[in-house]
Amino acid sequence: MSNEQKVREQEYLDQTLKQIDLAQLEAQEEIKKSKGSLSDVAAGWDDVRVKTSTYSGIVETAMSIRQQQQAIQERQSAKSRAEDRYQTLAKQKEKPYFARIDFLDNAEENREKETVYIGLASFADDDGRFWVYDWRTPVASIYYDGGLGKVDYMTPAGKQQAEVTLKRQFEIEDGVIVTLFDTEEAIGDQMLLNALSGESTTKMKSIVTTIQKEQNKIIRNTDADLLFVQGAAGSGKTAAIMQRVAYLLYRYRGKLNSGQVVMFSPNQLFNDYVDQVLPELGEQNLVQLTFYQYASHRLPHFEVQTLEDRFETNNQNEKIERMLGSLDMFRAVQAYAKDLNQAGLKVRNLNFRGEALLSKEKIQSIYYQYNDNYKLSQRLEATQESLIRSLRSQVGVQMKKEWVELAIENLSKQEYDELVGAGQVRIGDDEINDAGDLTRRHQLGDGPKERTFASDQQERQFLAKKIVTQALRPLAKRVRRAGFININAQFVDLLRALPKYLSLSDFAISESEWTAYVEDFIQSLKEKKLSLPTTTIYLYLYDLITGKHGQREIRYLFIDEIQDYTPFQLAFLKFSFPNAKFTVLGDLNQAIFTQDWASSLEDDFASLFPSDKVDFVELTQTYRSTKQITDFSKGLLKDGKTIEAFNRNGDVPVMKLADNDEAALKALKAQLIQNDDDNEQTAVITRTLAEAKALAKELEDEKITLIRSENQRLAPGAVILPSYLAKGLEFDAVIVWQADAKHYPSDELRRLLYTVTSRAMHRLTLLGVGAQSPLIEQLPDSLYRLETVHD
Ligand SMILES: Nc1ncnc2c1ncn2[C@@H]1O[C@H](COP(=O)(O)OP(=O)(O)OP(=O)(O)O)[C@@H](O)[C@H]1O
Repeated sequence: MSNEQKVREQEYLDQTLKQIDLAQLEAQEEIKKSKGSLSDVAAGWDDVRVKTSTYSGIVETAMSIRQQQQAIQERQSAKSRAEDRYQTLAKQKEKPYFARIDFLDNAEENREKETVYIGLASFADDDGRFWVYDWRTPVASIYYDGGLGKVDYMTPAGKQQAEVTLKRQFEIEDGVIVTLFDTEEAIGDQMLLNALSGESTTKMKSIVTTIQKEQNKIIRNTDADLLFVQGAAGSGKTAAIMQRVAYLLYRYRGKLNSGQVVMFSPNQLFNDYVDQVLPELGEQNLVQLTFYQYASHRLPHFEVQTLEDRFETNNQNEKIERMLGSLDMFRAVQAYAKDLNQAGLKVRNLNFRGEALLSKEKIQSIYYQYNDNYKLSQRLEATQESLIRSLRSQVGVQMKKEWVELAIENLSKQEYDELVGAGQVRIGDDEINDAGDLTRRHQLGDGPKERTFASDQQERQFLAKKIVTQALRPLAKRVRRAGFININAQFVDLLRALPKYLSLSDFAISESEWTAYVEDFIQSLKEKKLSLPTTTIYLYLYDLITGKHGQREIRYLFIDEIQDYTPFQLAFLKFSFPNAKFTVLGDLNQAIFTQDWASSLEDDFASLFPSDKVDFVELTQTYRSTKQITDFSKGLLKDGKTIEAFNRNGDVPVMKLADNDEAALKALKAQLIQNDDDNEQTAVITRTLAEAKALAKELEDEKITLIRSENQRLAPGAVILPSYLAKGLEFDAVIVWQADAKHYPSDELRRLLYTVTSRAMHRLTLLGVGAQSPLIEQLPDSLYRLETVHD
């Protein structure tokens, strides 16, 4: 590139920065102005006259309070808009843009050349000249999508064509262009190489400057109801969907906010890891949770199986787990619930003072008195209304009972006052802020009201009614919450009846195996324990009976690491978020919970959506690891051929095999020191938590943090963690602990080993004792270096 061109680019940058400075001054003025007018409006409180002696006075007061509140709100949002703008501009000043494209727009008659600079956000001056375009604008897609020459890009008005004549990339620091180069590729390899060679941090970064063509497809897809992304470990699935969230928030700004976007992630550590990406892109964070959190939050009285338990007790009952997690099971629950329309609802007595005020039979007969075309939810609603009416009619009956008489006689002075006095209504301590308060205050006056009774009889009646109503209140609450439904018994009934609704033999399960399972299950239900598959069934059954509508306000749902979900869970999520478009990401090769049957997941889930609304993208290029680490990891897989390593070189992985535990530990310590000297942040990954704990004990004297639970934070420096917590994360260097025949003996650990080795970005070391794991032994010698370690 000629010097003259460089000078011209610096000039453009200088001018852009000057314009940003001007805009920042304006924003500052705006903030000052709105602060001023905010205090003017605040002074307006003095003009609000509180009139409470007449009804119209109260209304008038309420109106002027409301107007005053609105005026304040308007000023406040003007202020925060200006403040937001100021912040955005400050950020833009650091790096106003990272790329430039020149193109001829084919739609234009005269085909004048256009030049567009692309940055994290758009920037236009007062005259409406765009100095920088947001990376999410349609035109910016050209930058990500192809090389020079003709490219198509989508605009809200449809497909457009352009002819790209220049693609230029910049690195800008402190207002100076540090590097700039022209490229013919989509995104130059050099830029990507720079991005990938950096050190890992405890927080994921945005990839906005180097989004790849395939990833761009994921980010900008707006057609699909289900976007299924299958991609190798480290292929940027997570990075791409974080960008996708930012894209959607921009594309649908004004209609979509981050509260309407939910992401199900593999564990809390991962949430912590990705929580900076959206703020870095200038967006608010989305709602992130794990399936465990979602399920256990709805069942506070149960001990829902944790991630650790799920991993460590995996496959104890594989056939049954598989059936419980299947779509057949989902349909069986639906069919069972449908039959409940005719008969079979399990309920409890509604007891009052030790007696069945409304017996099971009575409740059931009410429930089934409605005609056939009632849905379960309508049936329940009608039953609740009827039960509430019955409770009301009980007030008169109970008032005559002896217990009420006794209760009245035993009332203390304080209890009497509480029942008789209307109770003091507290008004906001120093400001009157809502019309309701004012009305109540007007009606009640200040302080407790004295109430007088015409006769003792009247007083007794009054007290009796109050006492009975209060005593019946918990029952009414139970009715409203549908607490009379015996959901536990219902669930057991469903399990017992299951052979009527699905074929056990399809899952190679015998009747007696099933009966034995149900008995075990009843025991754990008594202990208030639920496994993850049963939790989901439980919730679904409950929702079908109570007619819960799901969370309709959620518009986009993202599920990461989908291979660890069962088809049932996915169907349940679809049911629970009926208006959401789904983006799901997975790598079948990393299925560490569901093992082999993960392979049918894609078809199972897709079958729940109209086929023209399902899009599938596969990412085969990996970015995280060096070529040597990727080649090693993919070699571990039986069908890893399609995975393509990015051409970034490093050392081949080393397998260190020791004679005994002590020698292995010594080698581990030496490796930790070496990694530390080389500035490589290290994760020592064990298979199980018990192994991680045991190792941490051995390393007590070292500077290393044990990550034992997903609720911990990722610490900088070296860490030890079990495999299932390492999911989705990455580290400069990984040491796989006990990577030997004893711990990784056979085929079913293939995916686990792949998952842990693929966490490494720059250096991979495997340590073991005794014989080599057959999974590693079968690899060609060129893929790793074997070293023996002696004491
Ligand atoms: N286009 C890109 N530009 C720069 N870095 C990228 C790009 N795509 C991915 N990366 C980087 O590659 C690494 C792996 O990405 P990510 O964690 O999103 O992969 P993944 O497919 O979710 O992996 P896994 O399945 O192993 O969790 C991250 O450090 C990410 O920043």
